[in-house]
Amino acid sequence: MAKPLIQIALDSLDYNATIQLAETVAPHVDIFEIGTPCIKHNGVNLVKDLRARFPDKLLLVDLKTMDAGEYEATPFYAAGADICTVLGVSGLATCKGVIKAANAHGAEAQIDLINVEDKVACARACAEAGAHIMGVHTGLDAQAAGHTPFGDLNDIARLGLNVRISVAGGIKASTVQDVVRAGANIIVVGAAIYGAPSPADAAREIRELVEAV
Ligand SMILES: O=C(CO)[C@H](O)[C@H](O)COP(=O)(O)O
Repeated sequence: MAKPLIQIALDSLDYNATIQLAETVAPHVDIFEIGTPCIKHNGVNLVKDLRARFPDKLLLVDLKTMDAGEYEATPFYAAGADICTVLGVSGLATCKGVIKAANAHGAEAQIDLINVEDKVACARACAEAGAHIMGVHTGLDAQAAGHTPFGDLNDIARLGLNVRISVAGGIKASTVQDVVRAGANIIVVGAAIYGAPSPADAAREIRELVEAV
């Protein structure tokens, strides 16, 4: 199996701080995620800017689309996004819209299973509809209430769907190897990198741990 990709969640609201963090961790990550608060605050021009500065990185725009999937996602793919996210709770029609927009741009759609009641049924239906990536995700508010994504990751991985699996939700150095072993293809790390005293060192450590599995 190919080594999992490492995705840094760029979750600052500040435009320049976002670019600076991207530059700092670039040697150690594969995917830049423009986090939901960040894309809402800064808009599509940030996608164009990161695309121009980092032509060799994958760019994920964490739209967490809830309605009007094709219409909302299309300008972000056109601006250079490789992956956009759509909420599984939005329903199949909206997910299909983002999948359609992704396919029209030779890009990928990721279903975010955050707060989905029946994650297995949603993952199965979205995979059947052509989703490229399934996002197992414990959000920041749920993390604060003590939740983790590990049980959900096992449930989704054991389905053996024809999709890649992304995992997010408080992943850090002490848990990253477990999520690799559990079958994650994309490891999302936010606070454990951007909140570290040295984000570059933290990102390097995550890379080394992933490579060592
Ligand atoms: O999408 C998000 C919140 O909705 C975060 O970007 C994601 O959870 C990764 O950040 P962290 O590693 O800090 O949990």
